[in-house]
Amino acid sequence: MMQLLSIQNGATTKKCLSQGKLIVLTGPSGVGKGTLMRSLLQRHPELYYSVSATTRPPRPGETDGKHYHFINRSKFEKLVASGEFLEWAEFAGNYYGTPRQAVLNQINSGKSVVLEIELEGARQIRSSFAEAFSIFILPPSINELEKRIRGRGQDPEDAIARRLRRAQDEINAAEEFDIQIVNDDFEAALRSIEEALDNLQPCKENS
Ligand SMILES: Nc1ncnc2c1ncn2[C@@H]1O[C@H](COP(=O)(O)OP(=O)(O)OP(=O)(O)O)[C@@H](O)[C@H]1O
Ligand SMILES: Nc1nc2c(ncn2[C@@H]2O[C@H](COP(=O)(O)O)[C@@H](O)[C@H]2O)c(=O)[nH]1
Repeated sequence: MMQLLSIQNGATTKKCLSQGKLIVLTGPSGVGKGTLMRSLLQRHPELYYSVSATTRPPRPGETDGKHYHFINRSKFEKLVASGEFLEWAEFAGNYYGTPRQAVLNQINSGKSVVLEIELEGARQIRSSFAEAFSIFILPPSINELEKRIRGRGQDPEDAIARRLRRAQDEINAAEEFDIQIVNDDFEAALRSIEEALDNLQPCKENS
């Protein structure tokens, strides 16, 4: 059954989050994963954000090493062959992958790691890390999703069409994941993510 988290109150105090967990944020392109993630990281700097590798060209304003490690297809394929990715997938004509060692180092040192990845990669993580916690972000509607992708104004028309074609299949997979959160009201969605993470492990006193 689909579980939608509700907002219990408007608390704005900083919460401690569980440590040493692997957390996956997934959902269709344009639903707001990246925007939610950035706000989550601002409010919880104790979380480690895994910077992915991709063969997609940088968008205006994107920096190598910060938004992505931008690499070419042949380098990506070599890294796949040598097992450097925890998961990887081809999405809308480009490869995307999570660097394995950086993530494992953080988890082993007790830090929680957040991955913001598409459906196939999220499925790979679910099958290889049973203890990972996965959150599927849903749009309020397909029309709103299209509005957001177009409103972002950063993808060419053919890329927008590919992303939208894939969106319904991705949404149909929402219930494979631990919880589902509708990103309609942004603050409400963000608080639902925080509540879910906070419930993974009780905070210690004074933390
Ligand atoms: N709750 C919301 N209401 C309205 N607009 C939103 C909301 N959340 C995010 N947006 C906007 O939607 C657009 C797409 O958001 P974002 O880039 O974070 O999506 P994404 O899921 O990370 O996409 P991708 O998977 O393609 O990287 C952005 O312009 C963002 O500001
Ligand atoms: N499987 C993976 N998917 C990833 C990774 N990093 C990002 N993504 C997802 O790709 C799409 C497209 O991203 P965009 O930046 O081109 O809009 C989006 O759903 C991302 O979440 C990754 O390492 N592995």
